[in-house]
Amino acid sequence: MPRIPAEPLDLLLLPTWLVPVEPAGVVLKNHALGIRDGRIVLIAPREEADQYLANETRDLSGMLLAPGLVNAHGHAAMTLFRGLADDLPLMTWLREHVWPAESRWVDEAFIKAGTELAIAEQLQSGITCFSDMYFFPEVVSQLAHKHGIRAQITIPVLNFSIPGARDADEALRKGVALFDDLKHHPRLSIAFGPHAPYSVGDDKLESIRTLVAEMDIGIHMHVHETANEVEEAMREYGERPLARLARLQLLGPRFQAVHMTQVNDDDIALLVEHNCSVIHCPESNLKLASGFCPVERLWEAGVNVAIGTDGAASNNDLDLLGETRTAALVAKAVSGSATALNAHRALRMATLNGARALGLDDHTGSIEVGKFADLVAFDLSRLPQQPVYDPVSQLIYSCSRDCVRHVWVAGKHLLDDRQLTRMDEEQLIATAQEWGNKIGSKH
Ligand SMILES: CSC[C@H]1O[C@@H](n2cnc3c(O)ncnc32)[C@H](O)[C@@H]1O
Ligand SMILES: [Zn+2]
Repeated sequence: MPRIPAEPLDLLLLPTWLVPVEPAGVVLKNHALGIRDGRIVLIAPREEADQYLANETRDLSGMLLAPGLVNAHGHAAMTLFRGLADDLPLMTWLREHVWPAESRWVDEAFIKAGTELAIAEQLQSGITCFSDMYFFPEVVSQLAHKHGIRAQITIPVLNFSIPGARDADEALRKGVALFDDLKHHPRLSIAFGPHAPYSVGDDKLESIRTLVAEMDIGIHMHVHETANEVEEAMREYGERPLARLARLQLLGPRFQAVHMTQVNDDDIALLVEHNCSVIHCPESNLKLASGFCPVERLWEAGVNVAIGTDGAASNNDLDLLGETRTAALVAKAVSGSATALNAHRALRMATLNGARALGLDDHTGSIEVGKFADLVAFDLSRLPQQPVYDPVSQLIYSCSRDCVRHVWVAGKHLLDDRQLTRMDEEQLIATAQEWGNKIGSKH
């Protein structure tokens, strides 16, 4: 029996279906959810809701209320490179197109315009928390703070100079200062973002290991993205990249291995031994023909697998619901089993597993009393979603991000009936078009 709050609720939500994700597989019909001070304080059958005073009540009839989606890997400002270089394999795309474009265009103004576009697109897609691996993390953190979304912001580290840092040492120094500034922030967290095993040397990885031991934060890294990466590492180091990271003592429960399309039994044993998370980006892997992450084998081994869109230049959208559907479909094809990654597990991957990968599962990722009210309401009342037998199946297999009607982050209503409440959509479009014209005319 829920405790009746003494003070009025800030907000009472009345959805047709409430899918908490934890406990797994549960769908609550005609329940009410109460929010106070940004947190979930009540989940109870609708008929009990009359007992609660609320400053505001929202009828969400025909809607499914779920935890906000967690986009566990992306490069937010790359929205401005969307469609710039398509239909290429990873290393051609990166070395011949993306890295030259980044050195030509990326500055603080680019990061501001691209990241705001990404935050808006992600809110419209039901994403309440994103992980960013890109340049000028101090600018990204100011924007995530301003616009009310939750984020893990990673400190970019590469062997060479990058926009915003002359070398890796400067990037790390700035990263430590940003961590100090944000360590008590309720929505923002910092992790290290060494780009990939092939682009970061042992000396820099050792510096990161030393810092992580003091700071207790995550490490977020592209790992085993392609077969070529593993083959080259075998030639250069005589070991697979994940084994090298284990030897350098980088692996642990806060290690987030992005991609992992090349996985053998030894890799799985390392991921299990160190309790690492894997972040699966199926659409980027399909588009760059990088390979397939064997999510079913990882799940059977007990590895936490989350989902990310990757950047808009290799996807080409920040649609985590679409990504989750792709993940569910590809898992069936790769494992040869139609029972692989069912709809409930797919939703868990896109929410609670993402929060766990980012070390945020005490705060977000499921609808539980005490967690932040990071929520999304999907509209299942329209024609393409009829009839509804299993609302979670409908969400994963027949909804698109057009079904997203409302988004709350820490109880703040950031998307109200499909409208951004704190961002000017027309201005965002105009700014993106200006950048597109400038970049396109020189490309
Ligand atoms: C450390 S800043 C991020 C760096 O990563 C590049 N990038 C974007 N997508 C991918 C990918 O799928 N694999 C490898 N690198 C990627 C991005 O352009 C930045 O340079
Ligand atoms: Zn990436």
